[in-house]
Amino acid sequence: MAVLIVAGLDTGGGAGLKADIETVSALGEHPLPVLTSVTYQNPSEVRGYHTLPPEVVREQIRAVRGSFKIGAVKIGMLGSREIAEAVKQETEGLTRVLDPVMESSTGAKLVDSVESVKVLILGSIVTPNVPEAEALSGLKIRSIEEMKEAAKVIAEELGAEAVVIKGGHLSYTDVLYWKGKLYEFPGERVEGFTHGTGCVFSSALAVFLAKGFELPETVERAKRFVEGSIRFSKAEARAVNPLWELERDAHRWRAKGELEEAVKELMELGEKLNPHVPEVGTNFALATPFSEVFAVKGRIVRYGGTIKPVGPVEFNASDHLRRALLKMREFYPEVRAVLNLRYSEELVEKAKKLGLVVSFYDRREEPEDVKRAEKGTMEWGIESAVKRVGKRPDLIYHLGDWGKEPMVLIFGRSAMEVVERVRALSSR
Ligand SMILES: Nc1ncnc2c1ncn2[C@@H]1O[C@H](COP(=O)(O)OP(=O)(O)OP(=O)(O)O)[C@@H](O)[C@H]1O
Ligand SMILES: Cc1ncc(COP(=O)(O)O)c(N)n1
Repeated sequence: MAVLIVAGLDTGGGAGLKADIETVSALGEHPLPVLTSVTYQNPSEVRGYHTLPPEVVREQIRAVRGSFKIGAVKIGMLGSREIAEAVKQETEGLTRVLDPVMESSTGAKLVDSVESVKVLILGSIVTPNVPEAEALSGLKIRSIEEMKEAAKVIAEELGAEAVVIKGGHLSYTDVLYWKGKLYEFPGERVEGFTHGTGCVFSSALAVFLAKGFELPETVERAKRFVEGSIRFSKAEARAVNPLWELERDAHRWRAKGELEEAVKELMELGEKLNPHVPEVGTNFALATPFSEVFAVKGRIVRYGGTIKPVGPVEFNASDHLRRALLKMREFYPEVRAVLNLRYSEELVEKAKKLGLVVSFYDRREEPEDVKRAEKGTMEWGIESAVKRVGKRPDLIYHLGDWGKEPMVLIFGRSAMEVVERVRALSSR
């Protein structure tokens, strides 16, 4: 199924047509991109925009309307009244999702007037954010109740088929008014970049409608998709990541394979490694670029004169190493793997001789409140060891405390780098 996208180009690659294309593709449908305007923007500011002549927009839609099976159309930035009129005529008869883009999240105007957006409301599924819903309804919105009132007004007075008011500017709860009924979609704030959320939301809505879902289910699915695209956004882009699900799954698959290979390699060191395995066992953890962590279920234990993994490589199989790794990645995101061994003076000396950067933490220095919280010990320890050397440590040890076995953590930028370090450390 194809989804027609009528939108503007964001040169920063965060919102607009690029986010729409990625959303439609990521959700498995075919995007038909129609450009209305070129903006000059980055995630911090919109410097201006140029709208295309309405005939150019019209011809783009005409070129594809007859030759694809179009399940729905998503309409974003229109730019001008003339373009709005042309889009209205050329998309007649299609299921229309209208994101009534008026201003960017940075506060720059993206349309000549509210009236131009109103041209397309009749019969459309409209997805305003709170300020846009205020402009369309003439009401002030400070609560979910007021979102509901505004949604009703936009549907009844302007003739929208349905209205979804998005709560990104209020409480993260979205409201739908459809066929005389109101629905609430509760949400919680997700940490991450939010530039482009509105574009992704309306495109996802169009996709799920094209797939044949009923509106309430469509809104629920689109909302969850946006949440993922915020959670798995990347610092480099400073915007949502519509490819999150595909990337996350690919990274999981690769990380699992990488760690399985490395564990196999580690088993070759069996007899040499055996004396270095602590009472609690060794584990080996690897993080994906999204900081999801894989490890060996049940750990790697001493077995006769050699070693053996108890279970398979699994997601979230080691809380301890996961916390160590994630803390280290806050300082050095390039670090992806860690393995723990029994502490011995010889091991630490050997590491220094090999030129590894060695640091340590002393549990006796741990503040009382962190100690009492118990879960924070590892985080505190890694942070204090990192700060002690002032550069990226390859190995961190601690000498234990009452009831805690002394331990060595070996870090690396890949699982194989850790194996190589362990190989060097355990060779006689
Ligand atoms: N930080 C956040 N955490 C969770 N959900 C969010 C967050 N910000 C926005 N959302 C959700 O994202 C969707 C888009 O809402 P929002 O109100 O941000 O739209 P918008 O203002 O048009 O977006 P933008 O202008 O950034 O493109 C809604 O489902 C909203 O609830
Ligand atoms: C081309 C284009 N379309 C839409 C938006 C709105 O997105 P945001 O409100 O996140 O800036 C934008 N900034 N640019």
